[in-house]
Amino acid sequence: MSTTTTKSILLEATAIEAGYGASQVLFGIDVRVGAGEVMALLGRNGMGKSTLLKVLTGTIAPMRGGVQFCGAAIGGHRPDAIARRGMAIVPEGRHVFPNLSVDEHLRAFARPRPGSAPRWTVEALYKLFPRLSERKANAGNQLSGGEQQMLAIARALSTHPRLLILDEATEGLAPVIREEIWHCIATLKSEGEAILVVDKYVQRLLPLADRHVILERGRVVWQGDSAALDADRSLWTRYLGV
Ligand SMILES: Nc1ncnc2c1ncn2[C@@H]1O[C@H](COP(=O)(O)OP(=O)(O)OP(=O)(O)O)[C@@H](O)[C@H]1O
Repeated sequence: MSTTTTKSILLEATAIEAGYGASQVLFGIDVRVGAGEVMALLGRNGMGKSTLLKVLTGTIAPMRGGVQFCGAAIGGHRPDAIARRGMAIVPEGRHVFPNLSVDEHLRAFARPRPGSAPRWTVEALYKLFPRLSERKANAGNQLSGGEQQMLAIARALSTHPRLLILDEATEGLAPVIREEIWHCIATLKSEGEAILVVDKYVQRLLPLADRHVILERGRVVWQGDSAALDADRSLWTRYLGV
C-alpha cells in the first residue's frame, strides 16, 4: 500500500528551502517515506534531487524547513550523526576504498541495528550479490564499475540502515549489470527495507517503487503511485524528458 500513516512515517521533510550560498535551489519541498516503502525521486538534471538528498543526509543544512527521521528532528545535523540514526546513502560515484578488499569493506563498516538480530551478515550480502562473493579478496580498485556499485550498496546494508538512499545507482552501468541492481532493489523491497531511490530509468522503477515524487526547478510538481505515473505519459514528457 502506498499511503503512509502518521504512525509509519520514517522520514518526513517539511517546507525545505536550501541551496548553495546565495543561490537557492529548493523552494518548499515536502516529502515523506513510510516504513517499508520504496520512494522514487524523479526529475531532469539540475532540478534539485541531489540537493534534497544532501539536506536529508546532513551534507548541507536547510535554510528553512525541518526533517524528521524515526521521530527525531535531524534537520541540520551532521552526516555522521544522521548515519548513526540509521540513514545510509550510496552516493553517486560509488566511493569504494581502492586498497580495501571486498571482504574488508563488508566487515569494516558492519553495524547491527540495536535490538534486532543482524539481517545483513556478510554471508547474506554475498547471497544478495553473488558476484561479490567471487571477488572477496579483490581490492576496490580491481573491481568493475558494476561490482563497485554492488559493493557500495552491500556496505551500506551492512550498517543495517532504517532507510537506504540510492543516488543514481545504475548510472553508467551496462544493461545486464543495471538489471542486477534492479533485482537487488526488488529483493530488498520484498524484505521490507525502506528505500529512497533517485534514478532516471522511470520505466524500470514502475514495478519497484510504491510512490514517485517529481521535482521541477526545486519544487514538487507531482507525486503519486506507479499506476498513476504509468497512466499519464504527459508527465514523462513534461517533467522527465522521456
Ligand atoms: N555545490 C554546488 N554549488 C552551487 N550550485 C550547485 C552545487 N551543486 C548543485 N548546484 C546547482 O543546484 C541545482 C540543482 O542541482 P542538483 O545536483 O541538486 O540537481 P539534480 O536534480 O540532482 O541533477 P543531477 O541529476 O544533474 O545531479 C543546479 O542548478 C546545480 O547547478
